[in-house]
Amino acid sequence: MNFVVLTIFPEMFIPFWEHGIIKRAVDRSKISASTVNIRDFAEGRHHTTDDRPYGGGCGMVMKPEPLAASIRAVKKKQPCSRTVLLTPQGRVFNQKIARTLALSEGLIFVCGRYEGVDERICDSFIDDEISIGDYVLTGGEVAAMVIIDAVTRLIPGVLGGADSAEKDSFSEDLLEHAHYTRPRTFEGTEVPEVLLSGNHKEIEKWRLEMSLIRTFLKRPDLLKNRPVNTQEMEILEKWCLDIRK
Ligand SMILES: NC(=O)c1ccc(NCc2ccccc2N2CCOCC2)nc1
Repeated sequence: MNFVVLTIFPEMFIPFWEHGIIKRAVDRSKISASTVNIRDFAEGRHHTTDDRPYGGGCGMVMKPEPLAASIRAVKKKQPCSRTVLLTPQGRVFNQKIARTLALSEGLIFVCGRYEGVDERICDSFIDDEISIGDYVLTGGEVAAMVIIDAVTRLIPGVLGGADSAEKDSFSEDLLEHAHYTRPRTFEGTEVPEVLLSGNHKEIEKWRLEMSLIRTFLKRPDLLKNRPVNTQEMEILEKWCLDIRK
């Protein structure tokens, strides 16, 4: 998977590539990650990347030529990569979209600044418009980092145990069960007995139960469009009885 980020602030990504799972994925060539400075493709003495909006109004708009030239330059080297524009107007990112993006040959992220990018770029150079949520950021860079982070961990071989990504709560559309580690008693509070039992069947059952109930209580919307199997239904009924009693 090749990640290329088009931005006027490439230095924002230097620390981003240098830590944790992303650094390990780069070091082990599971991903390649680089930035391209849009400013390098801007003409003129000042390499201007923005200009005043037609129709007037406050703020500036990203000029189409530097964006077009930088996207073309990357597409020439990676013709199979998808171009993604991070924008508040995009489809809202989630684990399902992360899984789809992880199947791509490569991803080219276009990070807008100022008031946004010239519409002619969106029409002719962008494959996917993605938003990381319904809020406004000063630029697309942080949104690109969120997507790169979520996609990288789904690439085979990136996470430790093969099943760690598959076992993700969101891979079953459930919230994660509670996690515990040593000490066994922390400030007077014990770890649930079942987790100390070594009975893996019981522990798996407890974890599914916790994920289900936690999802039911915190994010019932996730259960709305998710088929619940008989075992899960029994768990929900059992708990609902307890809750109602
Ligand atoms: N939710 C998100 O994924 C998200 C992504 C980007 C982003 N900003 C960069 C941007 C990119 C494209 C168009 C407009 C803008 N904006 C520039 C600043 O002004 C508002 C519009 N904000 C939020």
